[in-house]
Amino acid sequence: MHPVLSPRGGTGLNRQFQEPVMLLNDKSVIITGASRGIGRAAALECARQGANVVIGYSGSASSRPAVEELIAEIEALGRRACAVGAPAGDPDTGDRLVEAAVEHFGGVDVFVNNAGICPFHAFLDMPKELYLETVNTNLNGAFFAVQAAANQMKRQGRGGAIIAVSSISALVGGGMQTHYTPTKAGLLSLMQSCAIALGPYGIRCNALLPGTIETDINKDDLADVEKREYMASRTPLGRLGRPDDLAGPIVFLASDMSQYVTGASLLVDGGMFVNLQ
Ligand SMILES: NC(=O)C1=CN([C@@H]2O[C@H](COP(=O)(O)OP(=O)(O)OC[C@H]3O[C@@H](n4cnc5c(N)ncnc54)[C@H](OP(=O)(O)O)[C@@H]3O)[C@@H](O)[C@H]2O)C=CC1
Ligand SMILES: C[C@H](O)[C@@H]1OC(=O)[C@H](O)[C@@H]1O
Repeated sequence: MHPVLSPRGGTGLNRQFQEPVMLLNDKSVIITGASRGIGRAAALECARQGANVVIGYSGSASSRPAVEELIAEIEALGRRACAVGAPAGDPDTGDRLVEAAVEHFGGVDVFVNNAGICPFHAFLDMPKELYLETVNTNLNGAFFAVQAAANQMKRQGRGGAIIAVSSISALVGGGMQTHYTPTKAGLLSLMQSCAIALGPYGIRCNALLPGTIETDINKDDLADVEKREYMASRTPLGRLGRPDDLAGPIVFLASDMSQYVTGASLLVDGGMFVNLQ
């Protein structure tokens, strides 16, 4: 278990009981795309911080072993987990995730919209199907899932936190990502507007903007050693990101540590974005 800063400052130890303070104790957290990569690291850190977790994934049979393993790891931490396999682009998937959280954990406190795809492709011959699949998976499904989570939080009447995993790509272009970058800018914009729409219910909405993080999503792209080294050399902290690098920032935005943060964007990129010259 990671010692953490106490919400009141200090060492992270509750002085009376000398136990680590957990930032998400008994919270019910939904994370989409949690079978692998950033979502998986976030699910584990949320569990370490005391949360029970609904694991969203595509529903593909090949993902099931990874999901079972994650459930076992969360249970070994003394927390509970369940999984919902359903396509992120389906407008009803958000309802299914929320239903699972209500049934198993009594409600929804945190919703992390993380599922996403980035099938690199040139612009001029972009197949219509690939464009539509990318926008549906990354953005359209997210809209309905955020709406479902927000309605549940409103019904509960105790506020909540919504985090969209956007990207540095919301701020910069990518010649092979013309279908992808608009979805990430869209998620950032969705969080800004939802922060206004949902603030009156105590529901905070923020965007997380990872830089280049080594996961399955870019395994092929970064297999090009020259590109990989170039990307690392553009990063002031001297290396590409790891899924774990995003887990802390996600917990921060999910927890009361960020109780006055809404409509914000948190860039977690090792400094890549500011490294122009
Ligand atoms: N890695 C990076 O450099 C960056 C990533 N991001 C964003 O972070 C998020 C997570 O990416 P990352 O961890 O790298 O990716 P991974 O490829 O490692 O994981 C993707 C996750 O999304 C799920 N997923 C994929 N397609 C669908 C679908 N159609 N329906 C439901 N779930 C689906 C996968 O489930 P399954 O296992 O079932 O396929 C998996 O859990 C994405 O939104 C990505 O755009 C943002 C900036 C940088
Ligand atoms: C998948 C890419 O490597 C990754 O995705 C993003 O959102 C980043 O901007 C990188 O391009």
